[in-house]
Amino acid sequence: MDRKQLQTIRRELHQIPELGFEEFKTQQYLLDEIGRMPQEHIEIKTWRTGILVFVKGKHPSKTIGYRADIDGLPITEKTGFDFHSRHKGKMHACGHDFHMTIALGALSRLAGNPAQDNCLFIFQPAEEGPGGAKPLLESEEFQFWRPDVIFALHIAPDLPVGTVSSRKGLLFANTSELFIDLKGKGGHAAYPHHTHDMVVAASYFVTQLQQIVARRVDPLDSAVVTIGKITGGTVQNVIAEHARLEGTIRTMSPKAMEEVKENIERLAKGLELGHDCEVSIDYGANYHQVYNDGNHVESFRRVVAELKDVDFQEAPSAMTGEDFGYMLKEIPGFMFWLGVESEYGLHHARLTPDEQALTTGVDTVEAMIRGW
Ligand SMILES: CC(=O)N[C@@H](CCC[C@H](N)C(=O)O)C(=O)O
Repeated sequence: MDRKQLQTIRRELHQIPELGFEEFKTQQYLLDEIGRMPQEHIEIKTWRTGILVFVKGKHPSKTIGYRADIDGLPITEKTGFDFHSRHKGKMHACGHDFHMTIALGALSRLAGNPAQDNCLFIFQPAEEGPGGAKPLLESEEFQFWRPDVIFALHIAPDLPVGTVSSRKGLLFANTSELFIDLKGKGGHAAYPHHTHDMVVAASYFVTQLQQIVARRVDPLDSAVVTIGKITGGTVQNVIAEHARLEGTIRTMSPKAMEEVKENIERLAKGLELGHDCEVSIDYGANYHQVYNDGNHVESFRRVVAELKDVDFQEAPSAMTGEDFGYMLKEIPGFMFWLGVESEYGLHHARLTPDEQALTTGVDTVEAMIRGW
């Protein structure tokens, strides 16, 4: 696939973002593209809305897994592109259109000319939620070609095109979604003393949550508690009997995750007493940290050093989450950032990654599979 073909695929995928486990059009699009590649060395299986493609190596001593996530986000696009999302309220705002295109580009090269080792291309659904990596790992289909080593990339808007970046050890945080429902007694806006106002309770709770990071987490460790959405109430002159907070917790260690959750629960008990309400907490999807194997990151550095237009940069750990962490927990390997230089960051409605990075991605993934 040349630069132009990669660009076309990326733009077509960009127009059809779908949420986790609803990637039906995306799956069909990918299957059509894979169907146009040389078929002699490949075998294909589907798993829910995902796809596994096995490429038989010339003289295999191992199977190398490469994973690309395929879902979009519930964000309304504001890029102004003529190839903008055709799915209202949904957008590839985390670069999964890039991830899929790069995987297709590398797969097409390997399908035509296999590496020494076997490789398994994993098109994985539901990374943004509720999490596809864990159930895929446990699936019968995955056991069939279970890789010995595995890797993946994520686009990095803050790095220039031509740069890849990674580190030994912790790359991405432990994450947990956070959904908090508050139920109290609503009533007339003019008679607050007859009610237990859940808008007031929710507002108070949001500020209390911030103190967990400031005062309960070891300053030498790190955590984030973000509330991204608040809903509650019905109309301006009625005191709300229900409010809901939706957010995410990020920590650098599984231990800190447990501590943050214990503190949220303790504060929730205080809120129940103080505001005469019921608080229920649901942690939704939890992702294990992305922990890179030091030896495999070394191999990656060695492979990248041989590539003419690609530079390696040491990465700091980040509070981003990735369910690829579950794959790395069971199979040694690593994840890396791919520079795509965008003024707006991940999860932004104006994310505009530079398409020149598609070729860098394909070259890097192919070289790693051939050189591992
Ligand atoms: C790379 C990236 O942006 N990943 C997402 C993963 C979301 C996990 C889950 N839905 C949560 O919000 O905790 C991220 O937000 O870091």
